[in-house]
This record gives sequence, structure tokens and C-alpha cells, in this order.
Amino acid sequence: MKANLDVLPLSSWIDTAGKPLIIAGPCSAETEEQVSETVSRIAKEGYAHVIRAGVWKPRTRPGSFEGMGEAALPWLAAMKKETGLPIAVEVATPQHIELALKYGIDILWIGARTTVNPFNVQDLADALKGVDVPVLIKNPVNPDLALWVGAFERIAGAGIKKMAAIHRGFSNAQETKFRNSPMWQLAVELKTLFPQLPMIGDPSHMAGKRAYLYELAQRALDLNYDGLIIESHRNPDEAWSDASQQLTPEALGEMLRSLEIRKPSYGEDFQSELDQLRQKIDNIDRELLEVLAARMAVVEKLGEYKRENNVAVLQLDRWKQLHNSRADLGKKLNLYPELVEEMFKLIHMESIRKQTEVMNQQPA
Ligand SMILES: O=C(O)C(=O)C[C@]1(C(=O)O)C=C[C@@H](O)C=C1
Repeated sequence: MKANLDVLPLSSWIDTAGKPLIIAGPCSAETEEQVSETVSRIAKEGYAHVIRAGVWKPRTRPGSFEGMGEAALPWLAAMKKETGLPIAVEVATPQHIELALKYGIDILWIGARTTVNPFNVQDLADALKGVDVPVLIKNPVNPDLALWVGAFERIAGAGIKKMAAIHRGFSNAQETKFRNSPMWQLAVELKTLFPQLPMIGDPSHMAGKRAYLYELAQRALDLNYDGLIIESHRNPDEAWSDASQQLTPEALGEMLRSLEIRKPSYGEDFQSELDQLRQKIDNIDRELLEVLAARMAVVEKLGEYKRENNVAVLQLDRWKQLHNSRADLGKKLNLYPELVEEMFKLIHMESIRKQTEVMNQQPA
């Protein structure tokens, strides 16, 4: 995929004194007291650069708490005045944008359920024309990089240059450890495509449970993310939404303080050591590809043999046997099972593609 994005660095619109950007606040603004107490306690802890709060909540099914709407905006504006911290809210319609700006909200974010729909994103882009406000875009609910990229392109098309990505993970059909699968590689791909685009990790929505927040936040920092957005509530168990994934402002402070921020300490030998290790990787990758090419040459021969003998391309018994034996071998070699599984699925699919091509060729 090729794409271009005109993005300003994070430091040009928010001062974090060189530290990762921390956006903290309740999942939802529920009452004036809840907003006031939560935000005051977060501000007192001193870690947050921005306060977040959900005002309009897209819920899976009707009947759940859908946010206080416009009524909550003055509560947030008051806390901005009191603490001096900028406020971020989620917007999903042009009317949300109009109201958020009317009440002096500083940063807008587009949620995963909006990013997924290009019509919605375009409506938001149209409403943002001529407005100078930072816009954070969460990944779409499904793992489709192009949709995420498209959302940035649409918002950039409105002239917005203060943008950042929020990586909140991807919805699952089945119950998994995390509420939303991180699929880190997709965020890394986005980062590779737009190296200048700030990346913010959203451990709260990946985790779904307090217990996993630390490991996910640390992982994001290890991947050199520019910041974190984390939910915090004065009394998490009583929260009207996402009760199981929020932390008290103080517990969040403790967690943030325990995170390791990877700062390279460049010793004299660092670069040459790094270069040597990278040279080894380059050589191994070449060998990997040569071995793969050799395998494909055998697959092609097998294809010709099958054509001559009128044998079907897909051989399920052999595939099952191969799949299991490679999984066992991978385990013995201490390889991550999913890597081995996915790699052989891809290789097998490519064998089938190649042999189907061979089958349909006239013999020489
Ligand atoms: O064993 C075969 O029949 C092959 O063609 C090789 C191969 C493979 O790539 O390993 C490819 C297709 C079959 O479904 C099973 C295995």
C-alpha cells in the first residue's frame, strides 16, 4: 500500500516534556460530581497531559447507558478551567463535533465503530473543514489496515494536520484472553507506512480487564508508542460503563510509575553491536527465502506429477499430517505456536495456488 499523510509532530501541539503522552479519564462522564472528583484526583496525581471522557457512547445493544450527551460538556469544560488540562471526547456525528467545539473541547477522537464506516468518517471530515483541532483516530473494529488509513486520508483531506492513531485492538468473534485482540503487527504496519504519525496505545479497550492493563501498556511502550490512553474512574466497580477495565486515579498512577520507558542509552559499542546483529538477521532472512524458493520448486514438480497422473491439488490427509508434525517440531524449537501455524497455512495456500497454475498449464 502506498499513501501520503501530512502530519505535524505531537510535540507541536502538546507538551509532554519528552515523556509519553498520557490521556486519562473516565470511560463515561456520568454525573457532575463523578467527573469533578475523578478529574481532580487524576490532576492531583500529576501524570496526565489530557483528560478523556465519553459523552456519546456507541453501545452494541440498545438499553445500555449511552452517555449523557451535551449535558456533560459543561462539566468537562469546568474541569478544564479548574485543572488547566485539555479535554478529549469521542465524536461520531457532525453534530457531536459542533457541540464539542462549542464547549471548548480541545481534542476529538473517532471511535472504532465510526472508523469502520467511510460514510461516517467523510461526514466528520466535512464537518472539520476549516477547523484547527487535533483528531485521534482509533483503529476500525475489524483488522483492516486500509480502512484505518482511509480514515486518516479523509480527515487529512479536511486540512487537519494534528492527528494521531489510537490502537485499541480488534473485535473477536470468540471469547479470548483480551477483550480486543491487539494484533500489534497492524499498528506496526501503520507506523511503517506513516512513520511521522503518533501512535497511542489503548490498553483499556484491548484488555477489558484491569489485570491485563500493565502488560499491554508496557508492550505498547516497548514498541515505542508515543503515548497511552487509559480509563480511570473514582470508583471503578460502580462505573456505568466498562467497570471491569477502569482503575482509580491513584492505582493508575501506581501502574504508570511502574512502567519502563525504553530510552536508548547509546554506549560507544551500541551501533556496531546493533549492526552486527542486523547483519546476522539479513543473512538468515536470505537463507529463509532461499529455502522457501527450494520448497516451491519441489511443490511445482509435485504439481506437474499430479497433472500427469490426474491427482487433485489439495491433499487433505497430507496437509493434516504436515500441519501437526510442523506444530510439534516448532514446539521443540521453542517457536511461538501461532507463528508456525500461520506460516504453514500461508505456505500451503501458496503451494495450492502454484499447483493450480501448473495444473492449468499445457504440458511442455
Ligand atoms: O503433498 C502434496 O501433495 C503437495 O502437493 C505438497 C503440499 C505442501 O505444500 O506441502 C501442497 C498441497 C497439498 O494439499 C499438500 C501438501
